[in-house]
This record gives sequence, structure tokens and C-alpha cells, in this order.
Amino acid sequence: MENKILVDNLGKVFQSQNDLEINALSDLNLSVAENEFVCILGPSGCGKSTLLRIIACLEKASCGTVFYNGREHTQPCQEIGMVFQSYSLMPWLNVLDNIALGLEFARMPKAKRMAVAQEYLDMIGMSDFGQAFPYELSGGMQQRVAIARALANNPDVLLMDEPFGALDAYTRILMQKELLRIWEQNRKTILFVTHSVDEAVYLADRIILMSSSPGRIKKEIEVNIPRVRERSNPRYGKLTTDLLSLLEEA
Ligand SMILES: Nc1ncnc2c1ncn2[C@@H]1O[C@H](COP(=O)(O)OP(=O)(O)OP(=O)(O)O)[C@@H](O)[C@H]1O
Repeated sequence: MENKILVDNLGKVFQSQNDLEINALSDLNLSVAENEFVCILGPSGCGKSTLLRIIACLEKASCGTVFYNGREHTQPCQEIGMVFQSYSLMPWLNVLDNIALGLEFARMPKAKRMAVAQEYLDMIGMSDFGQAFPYELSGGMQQRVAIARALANNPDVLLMDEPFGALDAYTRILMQKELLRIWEQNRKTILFVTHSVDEAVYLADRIILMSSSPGRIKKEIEVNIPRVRERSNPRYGKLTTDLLSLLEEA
């Protein structure tokens, strides 16, 4: 399989307010194949968000290179979409206009982009909320809209930074299923950051376990459990337990 994303020898040092150096990422090498679903799991502060932000070109690396489709990736682009931890909706736009925002930037005609936005609104189970404004929605609903907005742009690669962290358990499971359905139907490449071992085991083809100070890759684990994965499957339970103990050491 071809590499979609290749991260070569990446390092990131931040300068703190009191001029200390924070070694956020060091010696990081990672490849994500076309159509692969990769989860990044690791303790708080190990550099997961920084890694995603560098891949999206929202942050500069201190050293190393990111390649997209074999070419050095140096500028944010529509083909690589990102969903953040916080909802990041435009408060002055209603839900449909928020979802259609990227399509407007891409100069899609209004009628077409509204139809696409409605399609994704239906997908997230919020068909009747197109005219609502973000302040009228719960946190979980806002995050679903942010996910619909990212998907509506039809990116080739989707970078997702703990996108379901703020959702209630029931909605989270629904969204996980929905994301897998979309990924299988559209064969996207997904790099997904999560704190949840269960979420990583449910979603990923491969799990990248990171350790902190400095953030680096500790282990890569292929998840060879057929989908749809059942949480009652003993292999699911065993992998979850193994990952939890690895995380304790991370
Ligand atoms: N803009 C910044 N300036 C200074 N230090 C930063 C900055 N952004 C991140 N850091 C530091 O870099 C390290 C990695 O942060 P990052 O947010 O990438 O971790 P994370 O694994 O995503 O954490 P969490 O799981 O809690 O979201 C942390 O020590 C953090 O304090």
C-alpha cells in the first residue's frame, strides 16, 4: 500500500513563557498508508495534538519533514481536513452555513453546497437543526456539526484530535460507528488522536502508542480483529488490557 502521510525524523521544541525549552516531540517517524485508520494513543502532554497540528501545517516542526502523497507538505490544504477537540464553529453562522463554509471557500454554487450540507446534517442525526445557531446547541451537538463540516469538504486525509472526547457515552458510540461507516464507504485515510483505549481498539487498523517527555513512539500495534468489533470478543478485552498496562508505563 502507498504511503499517504510520511513523518520523517520529526522534532518539536517549544519555548515556554519563562524561556525554558519544552521538548514536545523527538525523533518521530510515522507512516500512514492510503485508506488506513490509525489511532494515536498516549498520556496527556505527550505531544499528540502537536503532531497532528504539524501534519496539518498549523504548526512548524523544529526539525524533520512531513510528506503527503510523496511530496513535502508545507501548507494547509483542503485535502487534509482537521477536526479539533473544541468545536470551533463560527458563532455568527447557522448550522448549515457552518457545514457549508469550506464548500463556499471552494466556490461551490450555493444550491449545491446547501444540499451537501443538508446531507451531512442528516448523517449526524440533526436534520432539523440547520437553521439553529451554535449557542443553541449542546456541546455534543456542536462537535457533531464540526465533524460534519470536516466531512462535507470531502478531504482525502482526516486528522481528528480527540473529536469524541466531549460527547456522552451513547452519542460517542454512535459517532464511532458512523465514522467507520463513512471511512469504509469513502476509503479515507484517518489519523485519530484519542485518550480512550477502548475507542482506539474499536476504530483502528493500527494503534500508535506514544510516551512523553519527549513525545515519541513507544510501540505500534496492528489490530487484527475483524469489524464490526464486538466489545465482548475476548481478543478485544485482551488487547484493551495489554494497552492499558503499556499506557501505565508510558
Ligand atoms: N504553544 C505552546 N507553547 C509551549 N508549549 C506547548 C505549546 N503547545 C504545546 N506545548 C507543550 O508541548 C507538550 C505537548 O503538548 P500537546 O498538546 O501536543 O500534548 P497532547 O498529548 O495532545 O496532550 P493532551 O492529551 O492533554 O491533549 C506539552 O508539554 C505542552 O505543554
